[in-house]
Amino acid sequence: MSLPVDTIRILADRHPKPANIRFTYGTAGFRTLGSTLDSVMFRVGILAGLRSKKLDGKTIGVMVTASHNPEPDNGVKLVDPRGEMLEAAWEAHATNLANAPTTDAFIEALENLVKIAKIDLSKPSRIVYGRDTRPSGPSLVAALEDGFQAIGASVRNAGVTTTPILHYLVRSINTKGTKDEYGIDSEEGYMQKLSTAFKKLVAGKPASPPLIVDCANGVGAQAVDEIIKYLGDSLQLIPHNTATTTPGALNNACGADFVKTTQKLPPSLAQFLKPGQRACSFDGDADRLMYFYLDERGQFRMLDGDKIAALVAAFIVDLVKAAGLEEEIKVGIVQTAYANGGSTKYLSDRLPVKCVPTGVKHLHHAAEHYDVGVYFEANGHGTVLFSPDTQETLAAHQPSTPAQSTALNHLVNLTQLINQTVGDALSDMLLVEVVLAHKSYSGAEWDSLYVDLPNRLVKVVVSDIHIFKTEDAERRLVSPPGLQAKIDELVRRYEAGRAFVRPSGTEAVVRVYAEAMVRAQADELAFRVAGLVYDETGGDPARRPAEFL
Ligand SMILES: CC(=O)N[C@H]1[C@@H](OP(=O)(O)O)O[C@H](CO)[C@@H](O)[C@@H]1O
Ligand SMILES: [Mg+2]
Repeated sequence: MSLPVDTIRILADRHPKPANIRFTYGTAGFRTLGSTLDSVMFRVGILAGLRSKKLDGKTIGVMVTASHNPEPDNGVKLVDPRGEMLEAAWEAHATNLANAPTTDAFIEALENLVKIAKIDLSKPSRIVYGRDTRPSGPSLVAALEDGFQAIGASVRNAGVTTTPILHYLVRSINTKGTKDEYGIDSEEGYMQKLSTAFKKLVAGKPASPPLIVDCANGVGAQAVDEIIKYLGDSLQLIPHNTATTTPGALNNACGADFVKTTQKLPPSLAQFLKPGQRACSFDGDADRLMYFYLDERGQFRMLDGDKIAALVAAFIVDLVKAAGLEEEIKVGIVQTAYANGGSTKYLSDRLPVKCVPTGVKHLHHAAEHYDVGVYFEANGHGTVLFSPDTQETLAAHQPSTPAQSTALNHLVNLTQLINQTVGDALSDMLLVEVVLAHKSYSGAEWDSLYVDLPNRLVKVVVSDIHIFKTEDAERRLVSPPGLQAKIDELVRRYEAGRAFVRPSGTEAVVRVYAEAMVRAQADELAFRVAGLVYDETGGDPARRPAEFL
């Protein structure tokens, strides 16, 4: 069987590639200005069909979103059959197809892909797709659908939904009717699964005070509205920033990325948040979660992905012990270089901790090597993975006391509460609430597990980010030559100083991260390193940012 070239040609001509734009399938899929993505969407539609054929007709997911980016941006990501990110080798195929300059070149690239990836075109192709609330979504989805039609895929439209729900659907569809059935393959199935597990986990605990949820004016608002109906009085949620149809509102001065990068309270919450009350923020596609509260002096305190990892890991370790499974089940943590040094110290005193390069796929794969792998990026994206062996151990274990039995049940319920396909703000929020309810922790008590080192993230615009090459999980530069030694020399002068430089995988910038014992020193170190990077790579002195030292 060969490609339906005539159909592809007719449809491809309706979605010409804009000249002078190079697209890259990076850490976050394709992501750029929504108005430039029509051809990319069409081509990704065909690619998804081919990916499904390659995997014997298993269902592939396609999510149209640009997450926490500004509203005019959009993007698209593929989801592999177990609900995980697209296999790395196919990222290059995606980039290739997206950049073919003409319809002819595109068809040639497709034929080439079929050949090198040995795709059997007679296999069926199945796809489930969804989008976030961005205004450019409907027309981009229409282009995607043209791609599905061109390759003759069987499709299911999941409509406007969160990224983690789409991942849940992919895994549920592909495991339907097997012993590993992940869940009922619908949004109701997802809500039911999470809320049932949550209610069992908090049964008998005193009700927590209401939780403010900043929905970033994105699709998370819809999911929060929905879960409220299922939670009953087990948890009271107060949604804010739910204006999903107000132009320009998405991620604007709200949401998890705003909170993390500005280390500030979203201004829209200022009149609602009382000192001591906890609140959380989702990002634009609801796969990141940040918690925060105001201390008794009204100071903003942030509880980021590192704090979530510490809270959750300690809880799971306690349960494993209490269930009498300490020998069988080992818990481990995965972080990136952006994890706060305070958290790394706290965690590595207690558990195995692995550091991997930025990007969820790296964290996810490393977490799979533990019996229970807890991974969170500092920005709030993360989850917990229970290995297949661990899930069997939990199912087979015979508790010898009522206390062991209770702990075992909690662990089993956690495997249901946690979305193990990908970071999920809604599921992670319920997880945090379970731990807080069990420990009777306020935000302040949770916060006091360890103290964050002051830190600063700075972007440096350089003429060519490709000259920056790293090693040791991005913590050291190997290129440009000599630069790392100069960074080391600076870092040595600061108490508890740490700094690293890496090229961004999602923006045309180099990122500098620095931390130190006190705020002013962390800022100074960051701006010194930024200045060094700028000068050493030929930055124009006339345009040197004033804050660089
Ligand atoms: C410092 C930072 O927050 N980096 C983010 C950002 O990657 P960069 O490669 O740093 O641009 O976007 C990634 C995808 O969303 C996310 O995984 C990562 O944590
Ligand atoms: Mg996101």
